[in-house]
Parts: sequence; C-alpha cells; structure tokens
Amino acid sequence: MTGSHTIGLQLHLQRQDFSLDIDLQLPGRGVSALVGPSGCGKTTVLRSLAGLERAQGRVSLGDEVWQDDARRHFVPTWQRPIGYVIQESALFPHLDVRGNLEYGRRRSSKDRHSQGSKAGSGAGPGELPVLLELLGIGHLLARRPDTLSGGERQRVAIARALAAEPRLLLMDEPLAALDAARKAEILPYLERLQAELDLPIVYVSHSMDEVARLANHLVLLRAGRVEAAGPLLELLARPEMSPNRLDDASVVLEAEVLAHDEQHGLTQIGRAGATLWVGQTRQALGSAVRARVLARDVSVARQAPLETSILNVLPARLESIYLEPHTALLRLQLNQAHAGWPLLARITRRSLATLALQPGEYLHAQIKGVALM
Ligand SMILES: Nc1ncnc2c1ncn2[C@@H]1O[C@H](COP(=O)(O)OP(=O)(O)OP(=O)(O)O)[C@@H](O)[C@H]1O
Repeated sequence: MTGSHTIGLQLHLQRQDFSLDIDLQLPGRGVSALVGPSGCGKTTVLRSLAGLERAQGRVSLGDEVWQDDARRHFVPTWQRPIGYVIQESALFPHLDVRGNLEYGRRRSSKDRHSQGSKAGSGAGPGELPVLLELLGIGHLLARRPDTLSGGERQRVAIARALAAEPRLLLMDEPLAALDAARKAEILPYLERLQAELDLPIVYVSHSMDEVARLANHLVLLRAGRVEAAGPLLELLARPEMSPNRLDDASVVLEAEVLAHDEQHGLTQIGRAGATLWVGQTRQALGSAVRARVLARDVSVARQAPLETSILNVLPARLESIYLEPHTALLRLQLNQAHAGWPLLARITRRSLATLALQPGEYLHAQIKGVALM
C-alpha cells in the first residue's frame, strides 16, 4: 500500500486470556473501520496506536516512526499528532464550549510557535471558525457542557480533538452512547469531516450501519488477529466474511444521482450503465451517493419477470454460493455493461435446491429495497 501517510502497525501483546498479533497497513486517507466481536482487541489496537497501551512492535505514520521496539524507540502519547475521541468524551465541566476548544488548540499553537509561524494565522482545519462551521456548533460557544445534548457534546469533543490539528484522528465508538435520533443527527457531520478534511481516521464501531456509511477501508478483527482487511466495498461483497453471517448482510454501492421522478417520489442513481431506483433524495443531479442493498432484499430468477412490482431487476452472473445452515448467500456480479457492482442475495436452501443454481450462470436479480445512506 502506498501513500505518504500510510499507517503501519505491527503489534504483539499477551494478556492472561487474550493475545494480540497483528501486522497491518492502513491507508493514509479516508476512514479505516476496525470491527469485530466484543473483546477482539479493537480498543487495544487504537490505544496502542495512540501510545496509551504498551504492545510490542512497531507503529508508524508515513515516515514518522512512533514506536520501534527493535530500536528501543517510543514516542509518548503527548508527542504524537493525534486526536482521540471516545464514546463519552469528557469535556471540562467548568469551561464553556469556547474554553474547551481553546484548550484543544493550545498544543497545536505551541507547536506552530516553535516552528516560527504565527499562531492563529491562516484558516487551516484546526482554525476555530472552520471547526465551528464544520461541526455546526457556532451557536453553542458560550454554553457549559452540562447544558448540551449528548450529540452536541460529542460534536464539541470532536471539534476539540481537531483543534489540536492532529494528523490522525482516532475514534472509539464515538456514537455508541447516543440514541438513534442523536446518531442520525451527528452522522452527517462525520461524513463532512471525511469529505472535507485531508485527515486519516481510524474508527472503531460495532455498527455495520455506521461503518457502511462512513468507512472506505475495513479491518475485521477476531480474537486479536486480522481476519481480513481491504477496501470496504470489496470486503462486504465477499459472502464468506463474518459480518455476512448476520441478518443485515449487505453490499454498499457507489453511484451518482441521475434523475428525479418527482411525480412518484423516486430518484434514479447509477454508475457505468447500471441504474437503480431509490426513494427520492434532495441531492442534486451528479452528486455522489452510497446505497446499501441488504442480501435479504435480493432474490433471483432465471427468466426476466414479465410483470412485476419490483422496480429494480438487473441481469447478473452468479459468481459463487456460500452455504449456511438454512440459507445460502449468493454472490452476484451485475452484467458487464453494469461493471463494478457486486450484489449478495440470501435465499433459502430449498430455493437453491429447486432451482439447482450453479456458479457461472446468468440470472436476474430482483432488488426489493435500496437504501441511500
Ligand atoms: N486493562 C486490561 N487488563 C486486562 N485485560 C484487558 C484490559 N483491557 C482489555 N482487556 C482484555 O483484552 C481483550 C481485548 O479488549 P479490547 O477492549 O481491546 O476489545 P474490544 O474489541 O475493543 O472490545 P469491545 O468491543 O467490547 O469494546 C479483552 O479480552 C479484554 O477483556
């Protein structure tokens, strides 16, 4: 993997009932999500990256080596240019929002000062007006943390982490303490961070929903080992991956908005000749969107259905069949004209037997639901 800020992690750690043994390269752009069952080591990896946990090995960001035990080299946490946001980030209760953000800025001001540039000049991503706008917290500056909602508090905590102008942002379940409504409120801000800041983010989460929406790169951890790592869209479409054992197995498709059908409340999205109808979005024509298709919402037929209420029926090649106890997960590839879009379909073992499906044959995928994210 190339990229000037690639994150390198070789970590070994032994606890009484747990061992961590990983060798990972994460891209220096976008969001890398660490997912896996409880206790598999996600937080331990994040804390080791921050220097808060003393695993053995090597940790680097681009050319900077933060830890290399072979050379007895260890950069302490406070000297690593990182922001760290956890589930319930503690803000200083005696300071208002402005005071909290200024506290976050202090370290970066010192650094800039020591490099000879004037603190507070320019409008980099750590500048207060930029942060206030990015996280929608300008109206909260005079408020004390105990008067903020959970979602507002987390947005301030993220802004405070960014105020120190980190070169890597670590987020450990940043939305886990929020209810569904607060999560929905904060997710667009996280998307903006991703889109507008050139800052790699390593993101720990239990929620595949969140990950499918935000991440570009996925690392699946299991009992302290890397089960798989790679581009999110590719990994999710592999039927054998462990998250696909769950009822919400899905693929994520990247597309752009092609047309709006105001009369029927629909939007058409597409890429490379493939198109799908989804519930209407306000996004402008040409906007990049992500859509999620659940495997349980996809069925297959040998013949193109003649009259059907399903709006999205696309020709597809059956690539592989993954057998589960009572169901089968089919990996489909939309036909060549529709290059690049994989699909998963979960069907019953009975349907698989009745149709005698074989890899390589051409089918029609009927997609009952597509959700824009
Ligand atoms: N301070 C500690 N002392 C001893 N064992 C620990 C300590 N912290 C974590 N562990 C153990 O190390 C393992 C990995 O923990 P870690 O918190 O990294 O997992 P996780 O994947 O982040 O879990 P979760 O999703 O539940 O937060 C677990 O078995 C945990 O019980």
